[in-house]
Amino acid sequence: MTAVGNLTLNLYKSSETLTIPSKVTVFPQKLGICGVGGRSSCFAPIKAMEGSKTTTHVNGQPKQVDSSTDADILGNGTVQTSTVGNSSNIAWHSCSVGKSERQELLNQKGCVVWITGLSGSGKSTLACALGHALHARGKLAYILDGDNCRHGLNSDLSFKAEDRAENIRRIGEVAKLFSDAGVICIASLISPFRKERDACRALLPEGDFIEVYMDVPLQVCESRDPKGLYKLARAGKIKGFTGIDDPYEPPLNSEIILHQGEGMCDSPNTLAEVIVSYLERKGYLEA
Ligand SMILES: Nc1ncnc2c1ncn2[C@@H]1O[C@H](COP(=O)(O)OS(=O)(=O)O)[C@@H](OP(=O)(O)O)[C@H]1O
Ligand SMILES: Nc1ncnc2c1ncn2[C@@H]1O[C@H](COP(=O)(O)OP(=O)(O)O)[C@@H](O)[C@H]1O
Repeated sequence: MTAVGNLTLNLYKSSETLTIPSKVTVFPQKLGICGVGGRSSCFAPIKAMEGSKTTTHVNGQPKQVDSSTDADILGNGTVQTSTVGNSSNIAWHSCSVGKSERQELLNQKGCVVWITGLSGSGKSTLACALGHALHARGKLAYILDGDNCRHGLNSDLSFKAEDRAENIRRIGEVAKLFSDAGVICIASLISPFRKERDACRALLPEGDFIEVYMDVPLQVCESRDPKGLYKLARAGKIKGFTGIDDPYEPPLNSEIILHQGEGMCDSPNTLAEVIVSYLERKGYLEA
């Protein structure tokens, strides 16, 4: 908010007011004031301005700073803004309730289970089985399915390479938000490109991106063909179909590889339990 003339802020849950001189850019959260006019539900204590250690963000990454010397806050009380991609003059707003508080509430740790593989390899079926298994254990999970996201968030994207890359990037960013919310996010999409998958991994803290590779031969996927898309692709009626005339780059270092072949298919529930065991072993099913 940019103040023109004197600006009076009502302190949340307080009758006190704070008057700010004109022509400064003010971010109430930086002053420990959220909910100007009492409308916001977030409240960061005012002591953040009294020289205590607090957490701020630089390009989205948490950083511990001494509030009194926070480099983001300029001498005249204005806040340093930055440019990220094409977004200029932006600043990160922090809140006193953070990821660890949410994780405590949920008694779990946020992470992303990223299921990649050919169409028909069983990604969506596994995602549902895993979601069900976690739900049964009282754990909060949410599925981001490629097909489903293309019904809304990504409905502007086609299947050409640059649009697939953007599809992966967006789902990676949304998955990061779910993980920050403390949720176990299950992303199931073909995600054929190694570079884009690795970029999504890089968005998260070490260990929080769990790549699951559905290692199912093309012949098996094609024999399943539940939507008849392989048939259409073979007939030349769908161009650029993954595995037929479009590439799929198998992962090189997946946390979990699920091999299936002709006559050797574990049930979706058995596969889901492999992932649940991994999450349990790595401590994600407790805060
Ligand atoms: N050309 C082409 N190639 C591959 N898949 C196609 C294509 N056209 C439509 N479909 C259907 O779209 C689903 C894949 O969407 P994704 O978002 O997972 O794909 S990607 O990650 O962007 O490559 C995929 O769903 P799944 O079978 O669940 O993988 C298909 O139903
Ligand atoms: N573990 C499995 N064993 C045998 N068939 C499976 C298994 N998982 C999924 N399927 C079947 O394979 C087909 C494709 O599954 P789906 O989950 O839609 O794959 P994807 O999301 O990768 O396209 C469906 O007909 C589904 O019933």
